[in-house]
Amino acid sequence: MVKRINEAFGHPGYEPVILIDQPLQFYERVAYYVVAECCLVTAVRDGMNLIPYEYIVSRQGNERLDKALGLSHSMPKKSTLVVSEFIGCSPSLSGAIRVNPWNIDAVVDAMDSALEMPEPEKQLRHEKHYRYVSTHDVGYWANSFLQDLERTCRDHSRRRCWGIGFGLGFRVVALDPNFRKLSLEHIVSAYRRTQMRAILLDYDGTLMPQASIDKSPSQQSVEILNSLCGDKRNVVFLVSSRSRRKLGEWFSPCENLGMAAEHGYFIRLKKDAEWEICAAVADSSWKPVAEPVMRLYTETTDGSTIEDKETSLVWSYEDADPDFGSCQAKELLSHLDSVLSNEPVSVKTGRNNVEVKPQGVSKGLVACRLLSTMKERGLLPDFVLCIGDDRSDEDMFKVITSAVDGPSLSPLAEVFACTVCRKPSKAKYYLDDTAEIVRLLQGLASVSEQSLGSSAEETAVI
Ligand SMILES: O=P(O)(O)OC[C@H]1O[C@H](O[C@H]2O[C@H](CO)[C@@H](O)[C@H](O)[C@H]2O)[C@H](O)[C@@H](O)[C@@H]1O
Repeated sequence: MVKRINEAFGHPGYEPVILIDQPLQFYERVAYYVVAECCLVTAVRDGMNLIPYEYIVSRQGNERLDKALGLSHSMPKKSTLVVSEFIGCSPSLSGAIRVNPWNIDAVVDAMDSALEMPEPEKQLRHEKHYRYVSTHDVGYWANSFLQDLERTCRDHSRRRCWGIGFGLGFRVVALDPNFRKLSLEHIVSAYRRTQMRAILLDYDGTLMPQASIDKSPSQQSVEILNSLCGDKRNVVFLVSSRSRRKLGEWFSPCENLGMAAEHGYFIRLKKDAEWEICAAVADSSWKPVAEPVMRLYTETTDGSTIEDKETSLVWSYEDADPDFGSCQAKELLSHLDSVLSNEPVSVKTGRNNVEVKPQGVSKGLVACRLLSTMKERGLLPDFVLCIGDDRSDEDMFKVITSAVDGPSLSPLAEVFACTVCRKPSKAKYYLDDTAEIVRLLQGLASVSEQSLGSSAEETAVI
C-alpha cells in the first residue's frame, strides 16, 4: 500500500509515506515526535495507548531541546492529534480530533483538518493537552487507584456478598449484614405498642405484583388499606409515580387514604380533599423535545410504550424482550440526558422504564412533607413503616431512616424501611414478594380491627 501511495503521489526526491517497519529506540521515537506536526493513532482496538501522551510531552520539549533545534524558548508550542475513538486515552484528550478508524473518509478529513487548523488553535489544543498530561502523572494515577481501592474496600469486611439475577442481569452484590428479612412478629409487636403511626406504601411492585396484567388493586388490598386507615393511630399514604387520575379512580373506595401521585408532585390527604401541588408549577416545554426521542426507541423496540402523564413522560419496556429492552433503556437514558441537559427535569431509570420528571420532585419529598405536617399538628410518629420496590422508593427510605433521632419522630420511634427482594438498598429490611407484603399488611390490619372492636377508634386527622 505504501508503495502504491508513493508511486501515485511521490516524485523524485519526495516520498509522501516513509514506512518504519521495525522497533525504534525510545530516543528515536521522541525525535520523530518532536518534529511531527500531527500525530495520528488509528488503532482499531487497544488499551490505554500512551503514544499521544508521549507526543504531547515531546512537542512541549525543554530548554535543551529548543537550543538543539535553534528555537527560542518563549516560542509557543503546538501539536495536533487525530486519535481512534477505540483507544483508552481518547476520552481524556478533549482537544484531539476523534475518528472511527474503520471510516477511511473520516480519517482523511481529520488529517486534513489537523494540518489546516489555524496556528492559534493548534497552540490552544496543545496547551490544554499538556496541562492534562503534566498534572496526571504516574504519582497521580497511583494515588487515584489507591483511593478507589480504599473506598471500595472500606466496608468490605462488614459486608456479605451474594449473586443475584440471571443471564445478563446477574450481579454480585455486597449487602450490609444488618439487612434482614422483616419478621412479622417483630413488626406486629411494635405496631401493637405504638400510638402514632406513619405508613407509606408504594404501589407497583409493592402492593401490585409486577407481572400482573390487570394492575387495578384487588378487593383484598382495598379492604386492608381501609382497615389500616380506619385506625385513628394511623396516617396511611400511598406514594406512587402513577397519575392522580388512575390512583383516584382505583382507590375511590378508600375514603381516608392519603395519596401522592406522579412521585409526589400531587398530594391528596383523603378522598374528599383537593389535590395539592407540592412543587413549582411544572413546565412542560421539554415534552416536545423528549417525546420524539422516546418515539424513536419505541419504533425500534417491539413491545415498548410511552406514557404521557401530567408532569412526566415514561418509556416502558415491560412487554419487550428484557435484555434488548434494558440495553435500549441505557441508550435512551443517555440520549435523553444529553438533549434535556438544559431543562428543569431529571431523567431516571425505574423498573422496566425510563422516566423524565420535574427536577426536585421525588417520593423523598413526600416522606419529608408528611413527617413535617404531622409534627406541625403535634403528631410525632413512634412507628414508621415504608415499603417500596424500586429506585424511586429509595428516596423515601433515606428520609425516614435519617429522621431517626431527629425532631420529627418520637425519640422512641421504631422505623421500618422495607424493600422487595434481597438487593442493595437503603432499607434495613426486605420481604420476598408482594404476597408477603400483603400478608404483613393484613397482619397489621387485623391488630387495628381488634383494637377498633374493643374501643370504637376514629380515624387520625392530619
Ligand atoms: O411508583 P410506582 O407505583 O411503583 O409506579 C411505577 C410505574 O408504574 C407504572 O408502570 C408500570 O406498569 C406499567 C403497566 O401498567 C408498565 O408498562 C411499566 O413498565 C411499569 O413500570 C406506571 O405506568 C408508571 O407511570 C409508574 O412510573
